[in-house]
Amino acid sequence: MKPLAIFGGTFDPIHIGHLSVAWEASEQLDAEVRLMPASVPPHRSSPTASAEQRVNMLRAALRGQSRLTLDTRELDRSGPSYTVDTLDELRSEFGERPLVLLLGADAFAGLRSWHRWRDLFSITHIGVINRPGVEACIPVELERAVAPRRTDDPAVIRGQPAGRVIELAVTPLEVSATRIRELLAAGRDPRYLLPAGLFDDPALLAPYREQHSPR
Ligand SMILES: Nc1ncnc2c1ncn2[C@@H]1O[C@H](COP(=O)(O)OP(=O)(O)OP(=O)(O)O)[C@@H](O)[C@H]1O
Ligand SMILES: O=C(O)c1ccc[n+]([C@@H]2O[C@H](COP(=O)([O-])O)[C@@H](O)[C@H]2O)c1
Repeated sequence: MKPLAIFGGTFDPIHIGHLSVAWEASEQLDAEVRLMPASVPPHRSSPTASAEQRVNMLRAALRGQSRLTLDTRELDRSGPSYTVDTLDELRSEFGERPLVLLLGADAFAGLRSWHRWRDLFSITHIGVINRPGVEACIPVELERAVAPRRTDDPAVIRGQPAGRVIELAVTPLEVSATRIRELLAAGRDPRYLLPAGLFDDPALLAPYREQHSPR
């Protein structure tokens, strides 16, 4: 069955790294990929842009293609956006359809700090995406939990609803939202690190440009 893959993030802002890995993961797994902005990310400080501003940027970035879609369900819940709650909800909605949680290698390495992290394996598969420039050292406890679940065969992912971990080798792009926020705040123009749609309306990137503008 065609898997449903979830790519969660703060997307503050969405950049070409996010889009490229989501696209390639979709191709490799033959999956529908939903980008899912977190409202209150559990383990980081508040985003620079509001939830509404981040959604507007995602909409502009995703315009003109249908492989990647937007799912705003976490913005409709109050409190922290725990991924396990979102996946529980999706599991009830999608029955036995394979679910794949896509995580950059840095996010995956920190999985043990997530709410009910061990429960994730019974609800979803995990697709780990390589990310250049991050030291992703997998803690022993995590590797122990993951080792018997590893597969390198997308057909295995398509053949069962949850429980496997697959490494997805994608074209490495060393781009981060942090770097883009820094460039915009410094008055620079990182136009080729961002999807073109973000330049259609000057209001979209204004939250970052206004951050450090002289008063
Ligand atoms: N260039 C990239 N290559 C691979 N994975 C990425 C890349 N950028 C982000 N990700 C992954 O996308 C998901 C969402 O990331 P997030 O929205 O926090 O972007 P970010 O660029 O890491 O932001 P920030 O710099 O603000 O932390 C995470 O799983 C992260 O590992
Ligand atoms: O559920 C958790 O405890 C949890 C802890 C940290 C991160 N997450 C999710 O991981 C995704 C990537 O987070 P981030 O901070 O890299 O943008 C995003 O969907 C977060 O909601 C989830």
